[in-house]
Amino acid sequence: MSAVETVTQVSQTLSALNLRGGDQEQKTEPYPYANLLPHFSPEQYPPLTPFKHEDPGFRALKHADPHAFLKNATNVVELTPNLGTEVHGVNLAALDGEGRDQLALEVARRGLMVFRGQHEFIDRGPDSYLEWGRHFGRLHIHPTSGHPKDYPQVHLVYKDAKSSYNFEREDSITSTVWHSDVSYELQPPGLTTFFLLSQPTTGGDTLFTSQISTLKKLSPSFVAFLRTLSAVHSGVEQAQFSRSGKRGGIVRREPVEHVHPLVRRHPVTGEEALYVNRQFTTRIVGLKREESETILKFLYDHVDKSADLQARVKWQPGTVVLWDNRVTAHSAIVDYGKSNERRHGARITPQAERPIPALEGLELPSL
Ligand SMILES: O=C(O)CCC(=O)C(=O)O
Ligand SMILES: [Fe+2]
Repeated sequence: MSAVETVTQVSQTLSALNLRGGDQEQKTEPYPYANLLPHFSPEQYPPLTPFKHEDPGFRALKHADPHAFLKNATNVVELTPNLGTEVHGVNLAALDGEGRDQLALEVARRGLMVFRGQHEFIDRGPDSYLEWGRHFGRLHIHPTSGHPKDYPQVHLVYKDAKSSYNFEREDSITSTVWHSDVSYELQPPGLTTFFLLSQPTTGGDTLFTSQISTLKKLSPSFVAFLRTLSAVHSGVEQAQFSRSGKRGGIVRREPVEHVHPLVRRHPVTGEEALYVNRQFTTRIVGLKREESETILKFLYDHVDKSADLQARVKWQPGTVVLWDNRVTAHSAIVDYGKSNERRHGARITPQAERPIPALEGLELPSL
Protein backbone atom coordinates (compact mmCIF):
# COMPACT_ATOMS: atom_id res chain seq x y z
CA MET A 1 0.00 0.00 0.00
CA SER A 2 1.45 3.40 -1.01
CA ALA A 3 1.74 6.27 1.40
CA VAL A 4 -1.08 8.08 -0.43
CA GLU A 5 -3.33 5.01 -0.23
CA THR A 6 -2.56 4.68 3.48
CA VAL A 7 -3.46 8.34 4.12
CA THR A 8 -6.65 7.96 2.07
CA GLN A 9 -7.61 4.80 3.98
CA VAL A 10 -6.91 6.44 7.33
CA SER A 11 -8.97 9.50 6.39
CA GLN A 12 -11.81 7.28 5.12
CA THR A 13 -11.71 5.35 8.40
CA LEU A 14 -11.74 8.61 10.35
CA SER A 15 -14.67 10.01 8.41
CA ALA A 16 -16.51 6.71 8.88
CA LEU A 17 -15.84 7.00 12.62
CA ASN A 18 -16.94 10.61 12.59
CA LEU A 19 -20.05 9.63 10.75
CA ARG A 20 -20.77 6.93 13.26
CA GLY A 21 -20.11 9.47 16.00
CA GLY A 22 -22.53 11.81 14.26
CA ASP A 23 -25.11 9.06 13.94
CA GLN A 24 -24.72 8.26 17.58
CA GLU A 25 -25.18 11.86 18.51
CA GLN A 26 -28.35 12.02 16.49
CA LYS A 27 -29.63 8.90 18.20
CA THR A 28 -28.85 10.19 21.69
CA GLU A 29 -32.08 11.72 22.91
CA PRO A 30 -31.69 15.14 24.55
CA TYR A 31 -32.27 14.88 28.30
CA PRO A 32 -35.99 15.60 28.73
CA TYR A 33 -35.45 17.32 32.08
CA ALA A 34 -32.51 19.50 30.98
CA ASN A 35 -34.54 22.56 32.11
CA LEU A 36 -34.46 21.14 35.64
CA LEU A 37 -30.71 20.54 35.90
CA PRO A 38 -29.01 22.15 38.93
CA HIS A 39 -28.08 25.76 38.56
CA PHE A 40 -26.04 27.55 41.21
CA SER A 41 -26.95 31.22 40.98
CA PRO A 42 -24.58 33.39 43.02
CA GLU A 43 -27.54 35.52 44.14
CA GLN A 44 -27.65 36.46 47.85
CA TYR A 45 -30.87 36.19 49.84
CA PRO A 46 -31.82 38.11 53.00
CA PRO A 47 -32.64 36.16 56.21
CA LEU A 48 -36.02 34.41 56.25
CA THR A 49 -38.73 36.24 58.15
CA PRO A 50 -41.35 34.64 60.43
CA PHE A 51 -44.82 34.09 58.98
CA LYS A 52 -48.11 32.63 60.15
CA HIS A 53 -48.57 29.07 58.92
CA GLU A 54 -52.09 27.73 58.57
CA ASP A 55 -51.90 23.99 58.27
CA PRO A 56 -53.97 22.52 55.41
CA GLY A 57 -54.58 19.41 57.52
CA PHE A 58 -56.91 21.42 59.80
CA ARG A 59 -59.24 22.10 56.89
CA ALA A 60 -59.44 18.38 56.11
CA LEU A 61 -60.44 17.57 59.72
CA LYS A 62 -63.72 19.38 59.04
CA HIS A 63 -64.44 17.33 55.92
CA ALA A 64 -67.11 14.59 56.18
CA ASP A 65 -64.75 12.05 54.56
CA PRO A 66 -61.05 12.96 54.85
CA HIS A 67 -60.22 9.91 52.70
CA ALA A 68 -62.31 11.11 49.75
CA PHE A 69 -59.12 11.95 47.83
CA LEU A 70 -58.37 8.22 47.66
CA LYS A 71 -61.69 7.31 46.00
CA ASN A 72 -60.06 6.42 42.64
CA ALA A 73 -57.31 4.33 44.23
CA THR A 74 -56.85 0.89 42.69
CA ASN A 75 -54.55 -0.27 45.47
CA VAL A 76 -53.62 1.17 48.88
CA VAL A 77 -50.91 -0.70 50.80
CA GLU A 78 -49.58 0.04 54.26
CA LEU A 79 -45.82 -0.24 53.79
CA THR A 80 -45.18 -0.88 57.47
CA PRO A 81 -47.39 -0.69 60.57
CA ASN A 82 -45.54 2.42 61.78
CA LEU A 83 -45.30 4.57 58.69
CA GLY A 84 -45.84 4.69 54.97
CA THR A 85 -48.79 4.12 52.64
CA GLU A 86 -48.33 3.27 48.97
CA VAL A 87 -51.12 4.35 46.61
CA HIS A 88 -51.86 3.31 43.02
CA GLY A 89 -54.51 4.85 40.78
CA VAL A 90 -54.76 8.36 42.26
CA ASN A 91 -53.56 11.18 40.00
CA LEU A 92 -52.02 13.87 42.21
CA ALA A 93 -52.15 16.34 39.31
CA ALA A 94 -55.95 16.12 39.40
CA LEU A 95 -56.39 16.82 43.14
CA ASP A 96 -58.33 19.97 43.92
CA GLY A 97 -57.84 22.09 47.03
CA GLU A 98 -59.96 19.82 49.24
CA GLY A 99 -58.12 16.77 47.97
CA ARG A 100 -54.78 18.39 48.75
CA ASP A 101 -55.93 19.26 52.28
CA GLN A 102 -56.97 15.64 52.82
CA LEU A 103 -53.64 14.47 51.45
CA ALA A 104 -51.81 16.71 53.95
CA LEU A 105 -53.82 15.21 56.82
CA GLU A 106 -53.19 11.64 55.69
CA VAL A 107 -49.45 12.29 55.27
CA ALA A 108 -49.43 13.73 58.81
CA ARG A 109 -51.09 10.53 60.04
CA ARG A 110 -49.00 8.03 58.07
CA GLY A 111 -45.74 10.04 58.02
CA LEU A 112 -45.01 8.98 54.46
CA MET A 113 -47.08 8.37 51.31
CA VAL A 114 -45.79 6.93 48.05
CA PHE A 115 -47.82 7.59 44.89
CA ARG A 116 -47.01 5.55 41.79
CA GLY A 117 -47.71 6.47 38.17
CA GLN A 118 -47.46 10.27 38.59
CA HIS A 119 -46.00 11.08 35.15
CA GLU A 120 -48.48 13.89 34.60
CA PHE A 121 -47.54 15.55 37.90
CA ILE A 122 -43.81 15.29 37.15
CA ASP A 123 -44.04 16.37 33.52
CA ARG A 124 -46.13 19.46 34.23
CA GLY A 125 -42.90 21.22 35.14
CA PRO A 126 -41.64 23.79 37.61
CA ASP A 127 -44.45 26.38 37.52
CA SER A 128 -46.86 23.62 38.43
CA TYR A 129 -44.54 22.39 41.24
CA LEU A 130 -44.67 25.87 42.78
CA GLU A 131 -48.44 26.09 42.49
CA TRP A 132 -48.70 22.65 44.14
CA GLY A 133 -46.35 23.48 47.00
CA ARG A 134 -47.85 26.88 47.77
CA HIS A 135 -51.10 25.18 48.70
CA PHE A 136 -49.33 23.69 51.74
CA GLY A 137 -47.28 26.62 52.97
CA ARG A 138 -44.67 29.26 52.14
CA LEU A 139 -42.06 27.69 49.88
CA HIS A 140 -38.60 27.36 51.36
CA ILE A 141 -35.62 28.48 49.32
CA HIS A 142 -32.58 26.40 50.19
CA PRO A 143 -29.49 28.38 51.16
CA THR A 144 -26.97 26.13 49.39
CA SER A 145 -28.52 23.59 47.04
CA GLY A 146 -28.79 23.69 43.26
CA HIS A 147 -32.12 24.60 41.71
CA PRO A 148 -33.53 24.78 38.18
CA LYS A 149 -32.63 28.10 36.59
CA ASP A 150 -35.18 30.74 37.72
CA TYR A 151 -36.83 28.34 40.21
CA PRO A 152 -34.93 28.71 43.49
CA GLN A 153 -37.87 27.16 45.39
CA VAL A 154 -37.20 23.77 43.78
CA HIS A 155 -34.45 21.96 45.72
CA LEU A 156 -32.53 19.43 43.62
CA VAL A 157 -30.48 16.36 44.38
CA TYR A 158 -28.18 15.30 41.56
CA LYS A 159 -25.51 12.77 40.76
CA ASP A 160 -24.09 11.55 37.46
CA ALA A 161 -20.75 10.33 36.10
CA LYS A 162 -19.24 13.80 36.34
CA SER A 163 -20.84 15.49 39.30
CA SER A 164 -22.52 14.96 42.61
CA TYR A 165 -24.50 17.48 44.63
CA ASN A 166 -25.53 15.08 47.33
CA PHE A 167 -24.55 15.64 50.93
CA GLU A 168 -21.99 12.84 50.84
CA ARG A 169 -19.11 12.23 53.15
CA GLU A 170 -16.14 10.63 51.51
CA ASP A 171 -14.53 10.16 54.92
CA SER A 172 -17.42 8.09 56.31
CA ILE A 173 -18.14 4.37 56.11
CA THR A 174 -21.82 5.08 55.43
CA SER A 175 -23.94 7.36 53.28
CA THR A 176 -26.78 7.10 55.79
CA VAL A 177 -27.40 10.51 57.35
CA TRP A 178 -30.78 10.57 59.09
CA HIS A 179 -32.24 14.05 59.07
CA SER A 180 -35.31 16.17 59.06
CA ASP A 181 -34.95 18.75 56.29
CA VAL A 182 -33.46 22.15 57.16
CA SER A 183 -34.40 21.77 60.83
CA TYR A 184 -32.15 24.76 61.56
CA GLU A 185 -34.83 27.13 60.23
CA LEU A 186 -37.12 28.88 62.74
CA GLN A 187 -40.07 27.36 60.84
CA PRO A 188 -38.87 24.08 59.34
CA PRO A 189 -40.84 22.35 56.56
CA GLY A 190 -44.02 20.33 57.00
CA LEU A 191 -45.67 18.49 54.10
CA THR A 192 -42.82 17.82 51.68
CA THR A 193 -43.02 16.47 48.11
CA PHE A 194 -40.08 14.69 46.43
CA PHE A 195 -39.71 12.82 43.16
CA LEU A 196 -37.03 11.56 40.83
CA LEU A 197 -36.76 12.72 37.24
CA SER A 198 -34.02 10.20 36.50
CA GLN A 199 -32.94 7.18 38.46
CA PRO A 200 -30.29 4.48 38.39
CA THR A 201 -31.31 1.01 37.20
CA THR A 202 -30.96 -0.19 40.76
CA GLY A 203 -30.06 1.49 44.04
CA GLY A 204 -30.69 5.04 45.23
CA ASP A 205 -33.67 4.05 47.41
CA THR A 206 -34.67 6.44 50.19
CA LEU A 207 -35.06 5.48 53.85
CA PHE A 208 -37.71 6.91 56.17
CA THR A 209 -38.39 6.52 59.86
CA SER A 210 -41.20 7.55 62.17
CA GLN A 211 -40.05 9.91 64.91
CA ILE A 212 -43.41 9.34 66.64
CA SER A 213 -42.58 5.64 66.95
CA THR A 214 -38.98 6.41 67.90
CA LEU A 215 -40.29 8.34 70.89
CA LYS A 216 -42.89 5.71 71.80
CA LYS A 217 -40.14 3.10 72.23
CA LEU A 218 -38.62 5.05 75.12
CA SER A 219 -39.68 4.66 78.73
CA PRO A 220 -42.25 7.18 80.03
CA SER A 221 -39.93 8.72 82.62
CA PHE A 222 -37.18 9.25 80.03
CA VAL A 223 -39.71 10.81 77.61
CA ALA A 224 -40.91 13.07 80.45
CA PHE A 225 -37.30 14.28 80.84
CA LEU A 226 -36.85 14.74 77.07
CA ARG A 227 -40.00 16.89 76.97
CA THR A 228 -38.26 19.40 79.27
CA LEU A 229 -35.35 19.84 76.85
CA SER A 230 -34.60 21.92 73.79
CA ALA A 231 -31.73 21.66 71.32
CA VAL A 232 -29.76 23.79 68.89
CA HIS A 233 -30.18 23.02 65.18
CA SER A 234 -27.47 24.50 63.01
CA GLY A 235 -27.04 25.21 59.30
CA VAL A 236 -23.38 26.15 59.78
CA GLU A 237 -21.83 22.80 58.85
CA GLN A 238 -23.93 22.52 55.69
CA ALA A 239 -22.80 26.01 54.66
CA GLN A 240 -19.16 25.16 55.40
CA PHE A 241 -19.48 21.98 53.34
CA SER A 242 -20.76 24.09 50.48
CA ARG A 243 -18.11 26.78 50.91
CA SER A 244 -15.43 24.09 50.78
CA GLY A 245 -16.39 23.68 47.11
CA LYS A 246 -18.76 20.72 47.46
CA ARG A 247 -22.36 20.81 46.23
CA GLY A 248 -21.86 23.74 43.88
CA GLY A 249 -19.91 25.85 46.36
CA ILE A 250 -22.62 28.49 46.85
CA VAL A 251 -24.06 29.88 50.10
CA ARG A 252 -26.90 32.24 49.22
CA ARG A 253 -28.16 32.95 52.72
CA GLU A 254 -26.02 33.19 55.84
CA PRO A 255 -26.42 30.02 57.93
CA VAL A 256 -28.75 30.20 60.93
CA GLU A 257 -29.12 28.32 64.21
CA HIS A 258 -32.39 27.92 66.10
CA VAL A 259 -33.52 26.24 69.29
CA HIS A 260 -36.35 23.72 69.03
CA PRO A 261 -38.04 21.49 71.58
CA LEU A 262 -36.60 17.96 71.72
CA VAL A 263 -40.15 16.64 71.62
CA ARG A 264 -42.55 18.50 69.35
CA ARG A 265 -46.29 18.18 68.94
CA HIS A 266 -47.91 17.94 65.53
CA PRO A 267 -50.40 20.82 65.34
CA VAL A 268 -53.12 18.79 63.59
CA THR A 269 -52.82 15.22 64.87
CA GLY A 270 -51.55 16.17 68.33
CA GLU A 271 -48.95 13.37 68.09
CA GLU A 272 -45.62 13.84 69.85
CA ALA A 273 -42.42 13.22 67.89
CA LEU A 274 -38.73 13.23 68.67
CA TYR A 275 -37.17 16.23 66.97
CA VAL A 276 -33.41 15.83 66.84
CA ASN A 277 -31.31 14.62 63.93
CA ARG A 278 -27.68 13.75 63.39
CA GLN A 279 -27.26 16.13 60.46
CA PHE A 280 -28.34 19.40 62.05
CA THR A 281 -28.82 19.08 65.84
CA THR A 282 -25.63 20.11 67.61
CA ARG A 283 -26.35 20.28 71.35
CA ILE A 284 -28.99 20.14 74.04
CA VAL A 285 -29.47 23.50 75.71
CA GLY A 286 -28.60 23.79 79.40
CA LEU A 287 -26.87 20.41 79.80
CA LYS A 288 -23.16 19.86 80.30
CA ARG A 289 -21.37 19.02 77.05
CA GLU A 290 -20.85 15.34 77.98
CA GLU A 291 -24.49 14.95 79.01
CA SER A 292 -25.70 16.49 75.77
CA GLU A 293 -23.35 14.39 73.64
CA THR A 294 -24.32 11.17 75.43
CA ILE A 295 -28.07 11.74 75.13
CA LEU A 296 -27.87 12.81 71.49
CA LYS A 297 -25.66 9.85 70.62
CA PHE A 298 -28.10 7.49 72.34
CA LEU A 299 -31.04 8.99 70.40
CA TYR A 300 -29.20 8.92 67.05
CA ASP A 301 -28.13 5.30 67.63
CA HIS A 302 -31.73 4.43 68.51
CA VAL A 303 -32.90 5.95 65.18
CA ASP A 304 -30.08 4.22 63.25
CA LYS A 305 -30.87 0.73 64.44
CA SER A 306 -34.66 0.86 64.63
CA ALA A 307 -35.31 -1.04 61.40
CA ASP A 308 -38.70 -1.93 62.88
CA LEU A 309 -39.71 1.74 62.64
CA GLN A 310 -38.46 2.32 59.11
CA ALA A 311 -39.74 2.10 55.54
CA ARG A 312 -37.62 2.03 52.41
CA VAL A 313 -38.90 3.53 49.18
CA LYS A 314 -37.78 1.84 45.98
CA TRP A 315 -38.19 4.36 43.20
CA GLN A 316 -39.94 3.63 39.92
CA PRO A 317 -40.39 6.09 37.06
CA GLY A 318 -43.38 8.24 37.97
CA THR A 319 -43.12 7.82 41.75
CA VAL A 320 -43.93 10.87 43.89
CA VAL A 321 -43.29 10.66 47.63
CA LEU A 322 -44.68 12.92 50.33
CA TRP A 323 -43.58 13.03 53.93
CA ASP A 324 -44.39 15.10 56.98
CA ASN A 325 -41.01 16.50 57.90
CA ARG A 326 -42.22 17.30 61.44
CA VAL A 327 -42.74 13.70 62.51
CA THR A 328 -40.35 11.68 60.31
CA ALA A 329 -36.68 11.55 59.40
CA HIS A 330 -35.12 10.25 56.19
CA SER A 331 -31.84 9.45 54.54
CA ALA A 332 -30.64 9.01 50.98
CA ILE A 333 -28.86 5.74 50.18
CA VAL A 334 -25.87 6.39 47.93
CA ASP A 335 -25.13 2.84 46.76
CA TYR A 336 -25.17 3.46 42.99
CA GLY A 337 -22.02 5.58 42.55
CA LYS A 338 -20.09 3.07 40.46
CA SER A 339 -22.81 2.70 37.83
CA ASN A 340 -22.25 6.32 36.68
CA GLU A 341 -25.98 6.54 36.04
CA ARG A 342 -27.87 9.75 36.55
CA ARG A 343 -30.00 10.28 39.65
CA HIS A 344 -31.89 13.57 39.57
CA GLY A 345 -34.52 14.47 42.13
CA ALA A 346 -36.63 17.52 42.93
CA ARG A 347 -38.12 18.54 46.27
CA ILE A 348 -40.89 21.03 46.98
CA THR A 349 -40.56 22.19 50.55
CA PRO A 350 -43.30 24.31 52.16
CA GLN A 351 -42.38 25.64 55.58
CA ALA A 352 -44.69 25.03 58.52
CA GLU A 353 -45.16 26.37 62.06
CA ARG A 354 -42.39 26.97 64.56
CA PRO A 355 -42.09 23.57 66.32
CA ILE A 356 -44.64 23.32 69.15
CA PRO A 357 -43.19 21.91 72.38
CA ALA A 358 -44.97 18.79 73.63
CA LEU A 359 -44.50 20.26 77.10
CA GLU A 360 -46.78 23.27 77.29
CA GLY A 361 -44.97 26.45 78.29
CA LEU A 362 -41.46 25.10 77.63
CA GLU A 363 -39.10 28.06 77.40
CA LEU A 364 -37.12 28.14 74.15
CA PRO A 365 -34.05 30.33 74.60
CA SER A 366 -33.07 32.42 71.59
CA LEU A 367 -29.42 32.19 70.60
O1 LIG B 1 -32.01 11.68 47.58
C1 LIG B 1 -32.76 11.20 48.43
O2 LIG B 1 -33.15 10.03 48.39
C2 LIG B 1 -33.23 12.04 49.58
C3 LIG B 1 -32.77 13.44 49.43
C4 LIG B 1 -33.13 14.29 50.61
O3 LIG B 1 -32.77 14.04 51.72
C5 LIG B 1 -33.99 15.44 50.37
O4 LIG B 1 -34.21 15.84 49.22
O5 LIG B 1 -34.48 16.00 51.36
FE1 LIG C 1 -33.65 15.45 53.09
